[in-house]
Formats: sequence, C-alpha cells, structure tokens
Amino acid sequence: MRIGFIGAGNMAGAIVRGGIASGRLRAEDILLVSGPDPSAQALAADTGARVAGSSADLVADSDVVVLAVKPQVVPTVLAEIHGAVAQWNPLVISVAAGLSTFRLESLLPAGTRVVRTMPNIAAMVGQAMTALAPGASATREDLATASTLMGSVGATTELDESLFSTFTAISGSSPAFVLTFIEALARAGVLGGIPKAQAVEIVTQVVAGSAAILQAEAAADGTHRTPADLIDTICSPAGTTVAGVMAMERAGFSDAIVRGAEAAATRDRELGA
Ligand SMILES: NC(=O)C1=CN([C@@H]2O[C@H](COP(=O)(O)OP(=O)(O)OC[C@H]3O[C@@H](n4cnc5c(N)ncnc54)[C@H](O)[C@@H]3O)[C@@H](O)[C@H]2O)C=CC1
Ligand SMILES: O=C(O)[C@@H]1CCC=N1
Repeated sequence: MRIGFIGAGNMAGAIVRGGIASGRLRAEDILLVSGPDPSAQALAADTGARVAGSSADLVADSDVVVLAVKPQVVPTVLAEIHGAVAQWNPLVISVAAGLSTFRLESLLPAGTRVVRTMPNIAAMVGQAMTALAPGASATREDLATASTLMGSVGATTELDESLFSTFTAISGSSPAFVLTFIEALARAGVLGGIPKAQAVEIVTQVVAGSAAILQAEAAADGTHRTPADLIDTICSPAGTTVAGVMAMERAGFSDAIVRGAEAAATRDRELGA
C-alpha cells in the first residue's frame, strides 16, 4: 500500500519514523510533500521516504493520502488536490484537529472515502493512542486500513465522532499536559537538591511505572482497580503521600487538569467551526 503524507512536520514525522522503526511501514511505500517548506526533504533524507513533486502528484501515486497539515491549511490543500482525488479516488485520512468528516467531505469530490483520526505525538516511539471515525462514504475496509496504518504506531480505538473534541483534549493534546507535570515534579526535585537531568530521569520512570500498574490492572482478570483505588494503596495514614495529595488538591490540581482539558476541547470545536 502506497501512503502519501501531505505535511511533513511533527505529526507526519512521528508516524513515518515510528512506523518505519516498528518495521510495519516501508520507507519505499511512503511519499511526502510539505508545500514550499523543506520539511518533506528533511524527513525523506532521514527515513528513505520519497518526496513528490506536488500534492496532486502525490495523490496520483498514493492509495492512501494522509492530511497532516495544520487545520487552517487543510482547505487550501484540499482545493489543490480536488481534481486529482476525483481522478484517482484514494482513501483520505485526516489527523487534523477540529475538522469533521462532514467538513472534509464538503471540500472533496462527492463520494470521497474519508476517515478522521486523532493520533498523538507518542507515535514517534510506537506508543500513540489514536481514535478513528469513518466518514459517510468510508467502508469497513477503509476503517480497517486506517486502523492498520495508525496501529503501526500504537493503540487505536473507534470512537463516535461527536466525542472527538474531548478525545483530542485527553489524548491528542495531553502528552503536553503529562510532560508539564513531569517538568514540574522534576523541578521540585531540583528544589530539593537533585540535579535536573537526574530528576527528569527519576520522574520519567515514576510516570512509566504508574502507567504500567494501570495497564497490568486492565490486563488482569477480575480486580481491575481504578486510579483512585491505587492512590489509596500509596497513601499511608498520616503519611507523606496523603499530605502531598491534599496539598495539591488544595492548590486546585485536579480542577486545573479538567479546566485544561475543557479549554483544549473548546479550541478543537473552534477550529472546526
Ligand atoms: N503535533 C501533534 O502532537 C499533533 C498534531 N495533530 C494534527 O496534525 C496536523 C499537523 O500538525 P503538526 O505536524 O504538529 O504541524 P507542523 O507545523 O509540525 O507540520 C505541518 C506541515 O505541513 C506543511 N505544510 C504547510 N502548508 C502546506 C501546504 N500548502 N501543502 C503541503 N504541506 C504544507 C509544513 O511544511 C509542515 O511540514 C495538525 O492538523 C494537527 O491538528 C494531531 C495530533 C497530535
Ligand atoms: O495542538 C494542537 O492543535 C494539535 C492537536 C492535538 C495536538 N496538537
């Protein structure tokens, strides 16, 4: 299957690099364009993928076209490739925030098969979480194709499109939230005297370990303890952890996270408006 990426920035780069590193994408099957910007050339030089002469040329040479430009640029790109899509009828997969399948379909030839997805930057290490929703003309096979592509860089889940703004907040954007937490906790380590690099290494292992506990719980039969249950196993009565958790909540920790996610979801809806 030949896969063309329109846009070769952070997200396309993460999928291309992650997919090739996992052995599930072949560089020779990947075509790139990035408009006047040299990012496609740089990504191609780095990975062995090829660069197409134009977005329309890329469509002519691809079974699947991935829209990996900023949402604001998508209408321009779709105008550029409208004729080529009408001629070659590729499956169009969008990773763009905010833009509904209805909106994408309205900018493409009637009957174009569209799948909307929302991956995240952890694709670069094969650990993405990607939601998928089919457009009106996409078949089960198209959804399976999109799921296989995104599955090459992490986990996938089919999601009702009405939930995409919320998903974007808690998955597409949230690596930045988690990294903000890591940065803050590492800084607390520095405040206590631990060198920064060592503090980041320590906190990174803590976050990976905490996620691994939840993954093991999800995989185990029966118990399936929640994050709240597990917090209770760490909080000794009158101990250090409950003192820390209570101080964080007094400072509005959970509320700040929910507000952050709500703001991200609101922005996703604005981008689609
Ligand atoms: N960065 C992230 O963590 C995530 C991004 N996304 C979505 O991925 C999409 C791309 O985002 P990023 O990769 O972060 O942006 P980026 O700015 O890193 O990359 C955008 C790419 O589009 C290219 N481009 C600009 N105009 C073009 C045109 N007319 N024709 C062809 N290429 C053109 C740029 O040269 C660049 O290669 C966005 O729609 C975003 O919502 C989705 C999930 C996560
Ligand atoms: O910030 C953004 O708009 C994109 C979508 C999800 C992650 N980055």
